Amino acid sequence: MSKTIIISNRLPLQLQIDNKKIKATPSVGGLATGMKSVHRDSNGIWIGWTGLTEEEIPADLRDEVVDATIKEQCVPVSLSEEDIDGFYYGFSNRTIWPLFHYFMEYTEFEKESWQSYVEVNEKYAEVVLDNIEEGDTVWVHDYQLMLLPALIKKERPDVQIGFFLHIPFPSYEVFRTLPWREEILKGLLGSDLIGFHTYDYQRHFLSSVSRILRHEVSFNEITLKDRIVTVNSYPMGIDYDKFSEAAAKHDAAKNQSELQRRLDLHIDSTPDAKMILSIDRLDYSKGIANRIRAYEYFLEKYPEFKEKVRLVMLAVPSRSNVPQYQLLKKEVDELVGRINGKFASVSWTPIWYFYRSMPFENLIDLYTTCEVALLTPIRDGMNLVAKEYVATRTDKKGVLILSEMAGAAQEMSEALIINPNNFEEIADALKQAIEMPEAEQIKRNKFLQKRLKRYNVEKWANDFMTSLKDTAHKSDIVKAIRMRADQEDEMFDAYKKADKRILFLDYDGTLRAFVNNPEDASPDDDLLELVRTIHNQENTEVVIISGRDRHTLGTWWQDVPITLIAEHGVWKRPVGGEWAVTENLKNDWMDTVRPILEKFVDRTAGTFIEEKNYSLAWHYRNADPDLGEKRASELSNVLKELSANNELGVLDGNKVLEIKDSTIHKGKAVTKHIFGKDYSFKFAIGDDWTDEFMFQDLPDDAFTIKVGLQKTAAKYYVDDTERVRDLLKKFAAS
Ligand SMILES: O=P(O)(O)OC[C@H]1O[C@H](O[C@H]2O[C@H](CO)[C@@H](O)[C@H](O)[C@H]2O)[C@H](O)[C@@H](O)[C@@H]1O
Ligand SMILES: O=c1ccn([C@@H]2O[C@H](COP(=O)(O)OP(=O)(O)O)[C@@H](O)[C@H]2O)c(=O)[nH]1
Ligand SMILES: [Mg+2]
Repeated sequence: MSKTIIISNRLPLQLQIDNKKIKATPSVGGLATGMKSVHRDSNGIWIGWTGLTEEEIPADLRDEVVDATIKEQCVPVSLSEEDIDGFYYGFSNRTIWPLFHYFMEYTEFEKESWQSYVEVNEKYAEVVLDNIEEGDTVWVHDYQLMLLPALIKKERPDVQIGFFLHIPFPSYEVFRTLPWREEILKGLLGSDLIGFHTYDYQRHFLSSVSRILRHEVSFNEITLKDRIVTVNSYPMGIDYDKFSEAAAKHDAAKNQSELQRRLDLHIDSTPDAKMILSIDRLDYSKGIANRIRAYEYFLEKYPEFKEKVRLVMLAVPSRSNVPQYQLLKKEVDELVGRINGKFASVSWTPIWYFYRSMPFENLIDLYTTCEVALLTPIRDGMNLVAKEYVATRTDKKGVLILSEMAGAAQEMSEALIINPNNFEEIADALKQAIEMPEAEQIKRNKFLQKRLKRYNVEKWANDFMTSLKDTAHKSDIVKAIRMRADQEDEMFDAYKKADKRILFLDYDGTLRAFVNNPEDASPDDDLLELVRTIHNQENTEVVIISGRDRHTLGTWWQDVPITLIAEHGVWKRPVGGEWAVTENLKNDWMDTVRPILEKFVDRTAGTFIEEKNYSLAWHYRNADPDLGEKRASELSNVLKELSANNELGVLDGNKVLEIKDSTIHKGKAVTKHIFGKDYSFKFAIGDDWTDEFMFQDLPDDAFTIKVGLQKTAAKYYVDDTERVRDLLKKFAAS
């Protein structure tokens, strides 16, 4: 039976050695807590790190480690202390984490830790490949494993791979600072589906892909040469019932509450004070220090709340080998001390601070006891604590104050949404929360709970997995039209048998790959020789049919006596003959259009005009991709209005807009060329929109091939110019 393989840096259980025995505890953090229920309900395995390094596990306990993980349907990846230093504390948490959370001043770019990141991703790949069976689906999680999808895809192109990023994907301006930005993007693009918590992270990622790798991005699909990668947003949910049921049980036994006991013991004798909850891993992205300062500001701005409120703050130890986390710990300790010192009275401590992780029961206790939750991350991928808090409010009372910088804020608009840097706003939100009438609390939570209950973690995972399966369907369509070996054999058979053959070859993007400056795309010796060989075969005609001007084509092919068609059919150079115009055309319209194009060149850096006898082309390959597309559609509109009265047409090529007589196109050129001649083998190959005319206008028995995966009227497609060379070689050898 096929299975789902979940892969994340950390397994849902963490192993420790206690008294020479292996002890397992649940992992903390949104990814592990959220995915746990998905894993529990599947027949899949979870691959990841146990929390113990190779050096920490004595030889006699190795089997026990494997047993403890297998028991939980997990497979351990063995990592050394050096791996953890370079990969986890290094590249993952000193480079990617700060950079992706916009903490650029904390971001380190160290070659050694990058190398370690590469090596550890390879170690993960090895374990995954050892465990994959036919038909399995792979789901890779998070920023520690961004190279893994491509490593798996390379070995197992048959397997569907999903990737989900649990943290924000930063804007292109931030992401581009990473020295290994291309490698990271290419690693991720090994996936068939890439998921983010929010649409903003998704569009940032797509923008980086189109700017850095220059791939075609259309809405939420990235077209690679042989595959389509789908990108979408799936806001992660929680195991709603688990939290609400635990809360219901807990309410029934309220006097068991640790907080309650504390109050009963008169450690603090202001039992009526409203409790404001704060829970996070001790992480600078969570805005804990700012939160304490904002609380201080609140007590100053509204002193009437002294002794009436209390901040209950749980900070869970995290990544404490990273210096920034150690500094933060010190800062928080000092802040708590200072503020308690400043405001405390004999009967009241303004902040109760816990620095440790708590078992589930105690978390529920905190969630249910506190009237307000104050969560103020500076940046947060999602923030599941916000969702868990709302889920535990069984009587629907309680107020959530949430930072707009958390992914969760996008779905939780009924919460009090604040800017974590605006103390004024936080202080006012705290006042509003404490004084909020119960009816309003209930109204807000009703909406929030309804949404959280419906889009729970199970629904989230199912949604992702369904989309992932759908991508297999997309690849099937791709596979169907991609030229297969047997179809290729059939074509060469027909070629060999035919007594009169013609090949129409487009130039740019077909015989030669695109370069930034079109003048640099001259044919290499190999190409000249191949075309000459095919041309010299008996009863064979090769026609290069291009949008280029005749001078360039003529110079490049002056020593190869084939037929050349330039400017989409305006000019023709027959075998052994001279260039001649094929139609009577006017070009007086150019004086009107040229100044318009010049204006667009001035406003759009990186673009330029190519002038031909009967057409003008505006090239935008080197412009910013978004701006280029926008300006192209703007220009296209302006030109279409103008062309209506002039019999002009605007051709939308590959990063070029060409304005010319609308009656001229490659379809007409090939039709005229074959008219009255009885070719028994007809072949046409081209890469862009202007080549579609030839695919459409050639008779049905022609072999028509598109270069690159795009919508086409051609019968087949091949991946790229290298594959075109292979085909030419086979023609030459036939
Ligand atoms: O494994 P650690 O280094 O100890 O860190 C714990 C986890 O923290 C991060 O959680 C994120 O995922 C949550 C769920 O999608 C999301 O709500 C939160 O905003 C994120 O920060 C991290 O992404 C995980 O890989 C870590 O395991
Ligand atoms: O002592 C604790 C405190 C928190 N959590 C859990 O840790 C997760 C934190 O996830 P969140 O998305 O809020 O932030 P992350 O730590 O992943 O950045 C939540 O599911 C909490 O229930 C926990 O297991 N033990
Ligand atoms: Mg072309």
